[in-house]
Amino acid sequence: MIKFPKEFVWGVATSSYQIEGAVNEDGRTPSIWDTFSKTEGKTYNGHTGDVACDHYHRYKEDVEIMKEIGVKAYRFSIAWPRIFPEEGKYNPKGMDFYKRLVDELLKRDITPAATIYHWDLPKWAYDKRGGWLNRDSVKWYVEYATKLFEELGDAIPLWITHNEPWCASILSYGIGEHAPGHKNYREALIAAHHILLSHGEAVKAFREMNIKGSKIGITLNLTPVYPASEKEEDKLAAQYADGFSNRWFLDPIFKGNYPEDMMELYSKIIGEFDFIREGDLKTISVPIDFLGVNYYTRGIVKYDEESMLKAENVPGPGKRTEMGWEISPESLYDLLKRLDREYTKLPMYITENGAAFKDEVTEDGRVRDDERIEYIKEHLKAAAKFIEEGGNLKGYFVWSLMDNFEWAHGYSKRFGIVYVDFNTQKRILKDSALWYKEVIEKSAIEE
Ligand SMILES: N#[N+]C[C@@H]1[C@@H](O)[C@H](O)[C@@H](O)[C@@H]2O[C@H]12
Repeated sequence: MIKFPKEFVWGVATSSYQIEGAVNEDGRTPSIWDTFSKTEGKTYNGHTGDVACDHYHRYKEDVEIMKEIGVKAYRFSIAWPRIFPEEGKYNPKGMDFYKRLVDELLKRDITPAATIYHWDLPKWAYDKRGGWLNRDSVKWYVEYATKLFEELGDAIPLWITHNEPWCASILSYGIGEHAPGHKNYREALIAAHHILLSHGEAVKAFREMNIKGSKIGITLNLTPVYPASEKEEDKLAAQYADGFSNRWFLDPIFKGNYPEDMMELYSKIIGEFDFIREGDLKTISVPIDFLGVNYYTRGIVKYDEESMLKAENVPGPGKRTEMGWEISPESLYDLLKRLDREYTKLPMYITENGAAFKDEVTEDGRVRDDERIEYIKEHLKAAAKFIEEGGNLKGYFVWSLMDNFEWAHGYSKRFGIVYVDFNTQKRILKDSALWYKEVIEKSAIEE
């Protein structure tokens, strides 16, 4: 057996727009994902989060399922449009849902871990000059975060300011695959800067409130990048791809500056960095208590003179998930070691790791997701090796508790350890949930 530390946190993760539904209830107003998912061609078969897993109404059942699996912590996100449906107008009814949810979790000794922003920006914020493009978004976000700290504060031991700023900026304002669907790289870097700035300001507000027993951090999606060969040009391609995916966020948070090589590269594309003001980087790099790491796969690149990043993706040799992502548990180990070596000795949590596979309910009512069990087991082995070598890894959250709205892929990709029949809302514990239950009970995995 491979043992984990006794106090290791075994969790599951979800996010508000992906599971809650009830998009028009108790005062909630639309988010940018409500409008984006209803825009022709933006999501698989026009799927939306209007109903999703109906978690808003079924949260007690879902918490009961978590208890049955034995999870120790639940990472969820709070829907900003429930809390501030209009600019400056607090909605207590929206907050009450999260108070009920947290009460249910605490009653069952499940630690709440709350993500303040997981991409569902209120539409009113976007309508005011483009949401994260507007530096006022920092002010709006801090007002929202502060209200959460006031109302939920010490009931939530782990506060996460943002989920995957790379996706909320680069994928959303630069590549256009996520809401609001812009394709402008200068906008992407402006949005990234304001999101990072809002993170720093929220951490400062959190510190001023002196919330006993609670910690605050941020969750980054990080993708280790490897050169396709030992050729110097391929190594340069990997350097730029690493800057694009990882260092553009890690460096400001932990080193207080944007990476020079990427500033130089990007300046040729976006011109002046006139959106960065004196003191911004000092704010962004305020000390945090932990780093959340979302890990799914690695990248391999070769040099490409024509591309913005001088890099072209090269498919890896490993098996793939339904998302087409190479399965590479050893790259998780490399990533954790690099973070420890180059960035931080702070506690880290794997705040998301999991995979989409073709899941089917067999006649006996089971979902035999052996591939998902294998995926999670191999990544836990990588995590265990890091811990064994003294790495400061404190917990692991499976993405996801249950099948849910997978953004542009709609309901076509199933990541859950619990199967959801979206026609009936019936939940079925997959074999992976039953396996995870045993892992949690022993705090160990078989070799
Ligand atoms: N794709 N994919 C699955 C998963 C997504 O469902 C989460 O919302 C994100 O935080 C992160 O991208 C990872």
